[in-house]
Amino acid sequence: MVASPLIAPSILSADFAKLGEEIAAVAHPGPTRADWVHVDVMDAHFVPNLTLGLPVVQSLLKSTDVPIDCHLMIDDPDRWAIGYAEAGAYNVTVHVEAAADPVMLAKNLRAAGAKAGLSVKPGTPLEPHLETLKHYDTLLVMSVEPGFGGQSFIADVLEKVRTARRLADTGHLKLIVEIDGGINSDTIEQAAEAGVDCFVAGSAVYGAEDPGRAVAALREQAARVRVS
Ligand SMILES: O=C(CO)[C@@H](O)[C@H](O)COP(=O)(O)O
Ligand SMILES: [Fe+2]
Repeated sequence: MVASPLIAPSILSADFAKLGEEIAAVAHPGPTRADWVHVDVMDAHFVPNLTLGLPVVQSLLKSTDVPIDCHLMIDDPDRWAIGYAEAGAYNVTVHVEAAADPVMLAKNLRAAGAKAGLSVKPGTPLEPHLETLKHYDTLLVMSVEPGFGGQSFIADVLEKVRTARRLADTGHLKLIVEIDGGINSDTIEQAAEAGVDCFVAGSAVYGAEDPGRAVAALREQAARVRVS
């Protein structure tokens, strides 16, 4: 388990016309600084929405020193994910439902210098993928159906978080457990109790008047639960 909870604002809820400024708002040193910035790449095939791709991520990487966490909701990640790792993304997450050879993909991502992340949709069980997960650095448990921000948290997925946490704590897996979808001040405590390390929050951060303060408040709330 990471020492302090990680908060990763999702720019899906930011103003796309000023992404640089939106990221800068959570990049000042101190408690209001995001640990990672979460970038949702959607291709209108794997999910019914279209966002941005590698050229935008390359520009964002030049504009900030906050580690970029790329969540690829795309078909054929075996072909496309490596470009994000080569560009300098800190963590590149692919969906197990879309990857043809997730073990090879993890090896390629790591060889290109990124952490390798594997994501499961809410309805995808973890058990068939436990061996695959040994090759990954992060597990992204989706707590909404991928595609859109601002949806309600699906608490049933916390069972997968508990399983991953147990396996990580007993040394069977070495994973950062990340959760994505519907995380806000009403839901972050149950996710923290279940053992999440990294919390993605889109609308709860970029829908707030002060995104930096929202980051600090969420981190504090998660930390309180983890120590008590
Ligand atoms: O990957 C996704 C959605 O597919 C997420 O990263 C969302 O962007 C999270 O937004 P909120 O649920 O926190 O508003
Ligand atoms: Fe995401």
